[in-house]
Amino acid sequence: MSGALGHALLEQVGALARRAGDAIMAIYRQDFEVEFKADHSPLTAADLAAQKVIAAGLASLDPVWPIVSEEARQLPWEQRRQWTRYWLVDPLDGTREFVKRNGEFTVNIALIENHHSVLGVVLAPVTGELFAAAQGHGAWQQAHEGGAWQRIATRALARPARVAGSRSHGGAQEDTLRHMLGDDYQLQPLGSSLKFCLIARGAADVYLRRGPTSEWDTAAAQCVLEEAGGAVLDLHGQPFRYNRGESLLNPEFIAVGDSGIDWTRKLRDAGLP
Ligand SMILES: Nc1ncnc2c1ncn2[C@@H]1O[C@H](COP(=O)(O)O)[C@@H](OP(=O)(O)O)[C@H]1O
Ligand SMILES: [Mg+2]
Repeated sequence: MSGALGHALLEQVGALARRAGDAIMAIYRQDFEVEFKADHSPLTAADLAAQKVIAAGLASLDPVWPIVSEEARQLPWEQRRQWTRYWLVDPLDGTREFVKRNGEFTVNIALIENHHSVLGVVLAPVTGELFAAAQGHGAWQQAHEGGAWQRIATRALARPARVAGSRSHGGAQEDTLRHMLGDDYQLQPLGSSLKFCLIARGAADVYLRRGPTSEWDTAAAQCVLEEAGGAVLDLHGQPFRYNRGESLLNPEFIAVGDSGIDWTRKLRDAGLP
């Protein structure tokens, strides 16, 4: 992504994520009702309020690109297959954590270009932490609105390894992780795309996700993690791609900080996929 375009877009999209975060926090501080979608996942007024802010904000940017969002009607593959650029959005990732009020939820906005995540912004509204990256511009963290931007980077695989895992979904994958990382790995449960951000800032090494996630759950954080030096790989060791077909479900994956390791071989030796 060219220098000026990447920088200007990151600023605009970062500010937009913060506005969506404000809309979420206005609801977080009050009593709110929880509905359940057809797939039994929770939905609150906060998901919809953030969706509204983000959809209006992205539509006001120039140029206007199409949007795929968890909280909008999905356009059919016949239309999506023509796209070279589009926004991929999860206005509130970690709705279960929002409902539990543990702060582990995020606003996620990614720009996809030819199936790659080339710009990503992840905001944790409760702490005010914002993670942002654009291809070729590195990965950055801002502790609070108006704060200084700090460049972040992954670390070399540590021993004992630290593993970020879902708080609400998927098994612990203990045998696989022990096989890949040694018996002494430490597990840190965490909701939402914050797991990727933990690895991106060098505070964890691995996040192994078995079971379903959708493209909007991973896209923004993938750009952050890649620009910080890490990778998001399917269980065959192939980097993640977006807008691949009718289904918007991701394959199972591993997110890693140390991309100098032969993860394909480690996955195979651990009996995956
Ligand atoms: N059966 C399922 N199908 C699709 N996605 C699922 C799923 N179960 C969980 N997820 C995804 O996992 C995300 C939460 O992951 P985690 O538990 O690691 O925080 C959810 O994000 P949302 O909260 O945005 O719906 C949801 O998208
Ligand atoms: Mg989500």
